[in-house]
Amino acid sequence: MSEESNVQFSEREALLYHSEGRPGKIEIIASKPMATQRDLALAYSPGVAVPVRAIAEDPSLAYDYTAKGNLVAVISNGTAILGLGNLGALASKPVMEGKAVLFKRFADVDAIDLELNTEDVDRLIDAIELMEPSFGGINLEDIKSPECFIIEQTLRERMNIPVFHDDQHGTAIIAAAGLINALHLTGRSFKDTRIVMLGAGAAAIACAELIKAMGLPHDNLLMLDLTGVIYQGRQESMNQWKSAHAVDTDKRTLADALGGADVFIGLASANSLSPELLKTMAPNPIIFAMANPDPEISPPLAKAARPDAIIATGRSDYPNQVNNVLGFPFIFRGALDVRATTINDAMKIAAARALAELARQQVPEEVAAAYGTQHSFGPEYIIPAPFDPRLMELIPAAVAQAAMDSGVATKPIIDMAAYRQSLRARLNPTTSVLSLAYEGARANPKRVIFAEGEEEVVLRAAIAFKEGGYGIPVLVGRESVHERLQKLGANPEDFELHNSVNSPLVPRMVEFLYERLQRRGYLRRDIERMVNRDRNIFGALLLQLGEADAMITGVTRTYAETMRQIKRVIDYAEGRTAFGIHVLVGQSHTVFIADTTVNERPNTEELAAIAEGTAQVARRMGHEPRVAFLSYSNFGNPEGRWLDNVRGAIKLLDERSVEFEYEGEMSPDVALNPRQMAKYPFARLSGPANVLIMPGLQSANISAKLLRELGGDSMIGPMLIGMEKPVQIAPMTATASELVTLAVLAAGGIAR
Ligand SMILES: NC(=O)C1=CN([C@@H]2O[C@H](COP(=O)(O)OP(=O)(O)OC[C@H]3O[C@@H](n4cnc5c(N)ncnc54)[C@H](OP(=O)(O)O)[C@@H]3O)[C@@H](O)[C@H]2O)C=CC1
Ligand SMILES: CC(=O)C(=O)O
Ligand SMILES: [Mg+2]
Repeated sequence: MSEESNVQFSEREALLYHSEGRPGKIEIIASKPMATQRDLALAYSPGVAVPVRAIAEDPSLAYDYTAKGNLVAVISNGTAILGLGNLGALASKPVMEGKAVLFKRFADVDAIDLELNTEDVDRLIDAIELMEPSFGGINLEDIKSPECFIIEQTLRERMNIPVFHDDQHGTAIIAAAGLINALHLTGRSFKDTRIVMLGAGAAAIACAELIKAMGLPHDNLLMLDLTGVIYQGRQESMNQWKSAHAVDTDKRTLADALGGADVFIGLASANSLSPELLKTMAPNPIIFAMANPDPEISPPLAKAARPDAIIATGRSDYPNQVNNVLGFPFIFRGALDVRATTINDAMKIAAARALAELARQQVPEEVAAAYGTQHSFGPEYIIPAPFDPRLMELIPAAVAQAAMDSGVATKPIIDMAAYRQSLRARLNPTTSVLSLAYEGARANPKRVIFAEGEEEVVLRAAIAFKEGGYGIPVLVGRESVHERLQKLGANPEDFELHNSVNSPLVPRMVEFLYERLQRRGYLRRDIERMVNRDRNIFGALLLQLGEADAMITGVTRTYAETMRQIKRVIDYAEGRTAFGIHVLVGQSHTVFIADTTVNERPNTEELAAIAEGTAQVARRMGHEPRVAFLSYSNFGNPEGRWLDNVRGAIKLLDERSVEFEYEGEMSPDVALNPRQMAKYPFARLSGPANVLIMPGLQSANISAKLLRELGGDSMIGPMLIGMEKPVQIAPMTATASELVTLAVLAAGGIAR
């Protein structure tokens, strides 16, 4: 929300995000079938008695028969919520729900938030200790110092599952990783670096300890709190944890401390560092302003004062996000997978080193492509971004290995290579690619036409698109759009509006379209009417005239009607068949279904082209395509009249020697269920299909819409592929966020 950040959103939008649909950010989903009487008898009484007795006899079986082994409690009493201070347990719930969903999103760890309404250390400790049977681990969050030190230490001693105060150790691990790389880039070593740490709370004390454990001499770190420098002999506002970092010095203020210092680490509060002070730091200073949500100093101010600095913050909207989100999901993943009894220093240091190492590696092509710019190790990239898919494979593996080596793993991993493979499979690459596509859009914002500017859902999408920094919305609509934008809390002046009634572009548009359609029997008068009245034609003409990079429409007219209008202005790309893809996205799988929107009964050539085009999109979205041509029949059984096209398409792909797996014709159960597929051992797919080519529009469109309405997974699309210009037709039921996703995919060139 800060002015200089490249992600803008209003307070209203933040509240809407949290309240829309089901309030809050989490829900619980059953992982077993619950449909029949028999299911219920197994899930609950009487069937449930069997695992109860088994666990009573052997407690370790709780990991086999309950969710314990993958379940973490995110616990707070709200006494230090981010950098916002002590706002109480209830107010901390949005942050704790947020941490819970990050656990799931980044590392497939199930997590539940628990806000406990007490500042009494003993009551808090007792309450948490009693929860040991329920969870595989405890993540303490936003509990203020010095109480947090006693709470964590006592719980670590009393509990036999990992207890980890994220603000202490999560933060320390990430800061250490960033610092390793920043020191390396500026030719320093821990031994000869002078660090000033603003803040002497949970995060700061833990960071100081870890950095010293990595080689920083005690006297090289000056720590400050609200009272000033923590020096030996200071009496005011001290405690044993601060005392441990007291230094023999006559420096008393931040200004005294910063003179000639190499590194500033802020773990204090917003705007607590003025740019003037930075000017006295050593050449090539390192500035980690880590307070959330607003840093000790904003990066643009810091950069203006010290252009030679390496700058990091806790936020995702500037380069170098040094935030514990890079740690806790992956650290717990590794700890849970070896059933570690604790998270010890060896595991923390292993995580820090693995993170630092990852930032130095070449960024993989799909990550770089989605970023829009080449990210390579340097002052603007000292630490990987949280959605880098490699984190999930590398950090848990490093943590698990360190747990095994240091003797705290109760279930060691035998085959590390297989473990790493299983980590990869836990996350759906689509989710990473989408996150990266959003990042890419922010790095390289494009102009996108929203043709139906009078619709509220479209305006909300356009506002989100703009405020998210994903690009510049170009709105098509009448005067009333101004008023509607205002009603939604946006400033109309910030938006570009094209109204066909007064657009100076109309004569050029008419010229273009008349030239195109005159030999299809249209009179100039017909064309003028179309341009003036029809927003899809007008929008498509804006695209043709180069006024924008992509176009989104679809919520006011049926798909077929919208397509008919667009085709008057925009052709299929040369030599291509246009078609539609619906993408079904689950936690760990993605399925691409085509052609769901354009060709009623695709012929041999069209089917082959649809398969090739869909395979390309699947690759762009991070998946190695395995294409199945679907039918009611398996390899000719039963015989039927409609199978020839499919057979012909497969033959064409054979002739073209395409570089992806394809097979057919086959029924969906054979394509998707490995046991069914095993009955056809000659089939050439190396695993369940992830690209389903349908024999005709009827079956394709019906299947996609059935899945959207009845299936539990989310659906992207339809994406329109193969047009001469990037134009997307959303379903009439699209939500604002679905429209934004389509806009991002269109502008970023994934949907083409
Ligand atoms: N980027 C990241 O990943 C993380 C960032 N943080 C951020 O670190 C900050 C502290 O969090 P946490 O350690 O949990 O909180 P605590 O309440 O435990 O500690 C806060 C510390 O900051 C000091 N402090 C506050 N304001 C100032 C100031 N203006 N000048 C000097 N010292 C100040 C306090 O001083 P005193 O002792 O005198 O009261 C106290 O020592 C928050 O802003 C939080 O968002 C925390 C965790 C992770
Ligand atoms: C990131 C975090 O945990 C905090 O700011 O408190
Ligand atoms: Mg925190």
